[in-house]
Amino acid sequence: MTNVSTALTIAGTDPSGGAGIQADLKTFQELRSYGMSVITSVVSQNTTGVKDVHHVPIEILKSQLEAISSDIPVDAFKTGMISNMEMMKVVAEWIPEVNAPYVMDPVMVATSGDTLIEEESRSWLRDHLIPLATVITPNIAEAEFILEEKIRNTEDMKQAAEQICSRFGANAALIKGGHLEGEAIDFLYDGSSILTYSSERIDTDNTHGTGCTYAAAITAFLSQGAPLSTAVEQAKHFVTEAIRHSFDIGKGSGPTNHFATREEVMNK
Ligand SMILES: Nc1ncnc2c1ncn2[C@@H]1O[C@H](COP(=O)(O)OP(=O)(O)O)[C@@H](O)[C@H]1O
Ligand SMILES: Cc1ncc(COP(=O)(O)O)c(N)n1
Repeated sequence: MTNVSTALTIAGTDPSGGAGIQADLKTFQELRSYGMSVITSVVSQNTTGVKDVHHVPIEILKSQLEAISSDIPVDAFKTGMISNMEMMKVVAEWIPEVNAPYVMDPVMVATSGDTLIEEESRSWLRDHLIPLATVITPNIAEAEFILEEKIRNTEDMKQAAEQICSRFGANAALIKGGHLEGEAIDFLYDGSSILTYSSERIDTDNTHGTGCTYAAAITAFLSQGAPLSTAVEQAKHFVTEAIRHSFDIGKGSGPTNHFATREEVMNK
């Protein structure tokens, strides 16, 4: 393969393979982008929750980023768990070195309810990383934190998408409705209009890693040159199929299925 596109994830780990770096790399591979990863924190977690977290030393975070940008062009990248302000600053300083679409998943709390970002660092993320994002992909709780407002229904979600752009400087915002009732509906504000992405709600508890998988799929499609609206449309289909074919493994909220879905996505 000569014209391979490269996708990078900057995130924490999940040894049980459903979320974080592992979910991102599986998604990149499945969608045929060359996957690369920079680890922010080693997280001892599984389908039932987070047991322990070890942050990589700040110098190692810097040198991982440098190892990539000094060697391989990045066609698109995403960030997930960046646990504290010190790490956020290193990432923010590195971003101008790569001229590529940036998908920001403002990971704050795992599906299990465990906190993944220090509370006092969340506002730094909002004020300094959001303006750098090509698209930010908050779930309802994350959007509520960013805006300091309650989101109760689809009208609120649309307004939230617009406001995250107008008030915090994101280029585009995709608000995910996975945690509302009814259809699984997401809204993208792309800087000029609202686009709607909707699927039926699948009756399952296997939603560990859905947000990571979705953001990684958007990153993969952007790395291949898709416009944002197309990348989100294809990624939405990918994550829906990954949830539909999810695994009943583990004792908690099971992982999505990163394979067996590509054919369906690409044949659409
Ligand atoms: N039960 C479900 N059935 C279908 N789609 C879902 C379901 N739960 C979440 N989704 C979709 O999965 C994607 C991830 O959303 P969400 O679960 O809200 O993110 P996060 O993992 O960040 O909390 C969104 O497209 C959302 O609409
Ligand atoms: C390292 C890491 N990053 C992110 C998540 C959130 O996962 P989800 O996609 O379920 O919100 C997680 N559980 N672990």
